[in-house]
Amino acid sequence: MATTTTVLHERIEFLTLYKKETKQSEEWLKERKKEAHLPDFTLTTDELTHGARVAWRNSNKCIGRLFWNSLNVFDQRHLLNEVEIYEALLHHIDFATNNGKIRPAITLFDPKRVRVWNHQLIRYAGYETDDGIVGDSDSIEFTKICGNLGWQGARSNYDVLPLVIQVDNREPMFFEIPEKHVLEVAITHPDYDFSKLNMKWYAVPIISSMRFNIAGVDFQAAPFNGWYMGTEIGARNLADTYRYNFLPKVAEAMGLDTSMNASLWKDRALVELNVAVLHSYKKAGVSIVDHHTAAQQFQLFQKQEHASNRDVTGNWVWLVPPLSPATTDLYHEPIANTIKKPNYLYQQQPF
Ligand code: HEM
Ligand SMILES: N=C(Nc1cccc(CNC[C@@H]2CCCN2)c1)c1cccs1
Repeated sequence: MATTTTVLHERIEFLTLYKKETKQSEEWLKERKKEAHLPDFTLTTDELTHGARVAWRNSNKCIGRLFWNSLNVFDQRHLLNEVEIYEALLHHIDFATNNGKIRPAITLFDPKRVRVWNHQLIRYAGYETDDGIVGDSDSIEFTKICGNLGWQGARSNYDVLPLVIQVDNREPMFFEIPEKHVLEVAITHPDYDFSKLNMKWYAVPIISSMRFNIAGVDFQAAPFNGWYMGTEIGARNLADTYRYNFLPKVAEAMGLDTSMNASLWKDRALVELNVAVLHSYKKAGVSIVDHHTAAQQFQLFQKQEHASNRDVTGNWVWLVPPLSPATTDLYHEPIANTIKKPNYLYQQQPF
C-alpha cells in the first residue's frame, strides 16, 4: 500500500519524539526520516520499546502511569505460527506473574497478521443457564465463541477461558492455559468469615483486546499487563449486580440489616469487600494497589511530567476510583482529555 501522507506524517512525528526523548543525533534523525519514506519502513525494537512506554504514559484512563518508563517490552513480530504465539503468551503470563511480584509487560506480535480474540489473557467464562448466570457475565458472548470452536467449560463460576489465536484469516485456534500458569487469590477478610462465599479472583490483568497505535501502525495483538487496583475487583468485578453480585451475601455474612437503604448496608458491605481484596492479595504476596495510594502515585506522575515539561492528559471519569472517589485529590482537579500518540486504543471486535 502506498505510504499515505497521514501515515508518513505520523512516522515523522514519532521519529522526532523518539529522537528528542532518547537523545539521538540530528544526523540519525535525518537518515531515519529518509527511511520513513520507503514502503518497507519498519520500526526497530528500540523504537517500539520506547513507543510502548510512551503509549502507556499517554493512556488517559490509566491511574497507574507513574511507572510508565519501566514497562517490559517483548518484540515477537516474527512469530506467525499459532502454537509459537501460544507459547509466547504463556511466557508473558509467567514473566508478568513472577510468583506474585507482578512485572508490567507488553508483547508485540505482527501488526497485521496476528489477532488474539480474548479480552484479557486470563478471564473467567460466563454462561446463561435456566437458573440464571454462572461465572462472569462480561464473558458470555466470548464463551459461546469458544464453544463454537470446540471448547468445553466445566460450567463453574471460575472457568479460565482458553486463549483464542488467529493468524492471517485462518480459522482461529483455541489453547487451554494449564493451571500452573494461572495464579489466583482466595478472598478472605481479616475479621469477618467470608469463607462460605467462595470468592476468588486471578492475580494478573492482561488486556489483549486493544490496539497499540504507533507511527501510523496498529498492532492489533499487543497484550499488556500491570497489577490490579483493589477497587477493580472489590467495587466492580465482584460487586456489580450484573457481574458476580456478592454485596448481598457479604452483607449477610456481616449480619447487616439489608431491609432499608438508609442503613447504608450496601456501602458497609462494599468497604469490607474491598478491605478483604487488599488483605487477601497482600497475604498471598500478589502485587495490588489501594485506590488512595494509586491516586497519590498519579499525583507524583503529574509532578514528574511537569518537571519534564510535558502536559498530563487524562479522562477524569475513568481516573476517579469507584469507591470513595471524593477522598482522592484527583476528584477535585480538572484534567484535559486530549488524545496523544502513540497510545492504546479500542478496535473492532474480531467476532
Ligand atoms: C502497573 C499497574 C497499573 C495499574 C494499577 C493500572 C490501573 C488502571 C486502572 C484501575 C484502569 C481503569 C480500568 C477499568 O476501570 O476498567 C486502567 C486503565 C488503563 N490502563 Fe492502566 N494500570 C497499570 C498499568 C498499565 C499498563 C502497564 C498499561 C499499558 C502498557 C496500562 C494501560 C491502560 C489503558 C490503555 C487503560 C484504559 C483501558 C480502557 O480504555 O478500557 N495500564 N489502568
Ligand atoms: N489494572 C488493570 N486494569 C485494567 C486496565 C485496562 C482495562 C481494564 C478492563 N477495563 C474494562 C472493564 C470492563 C468494563 C469497565 N472496566 C482493566 C490493568 C490491566 C492491564 C494493565 S493494567
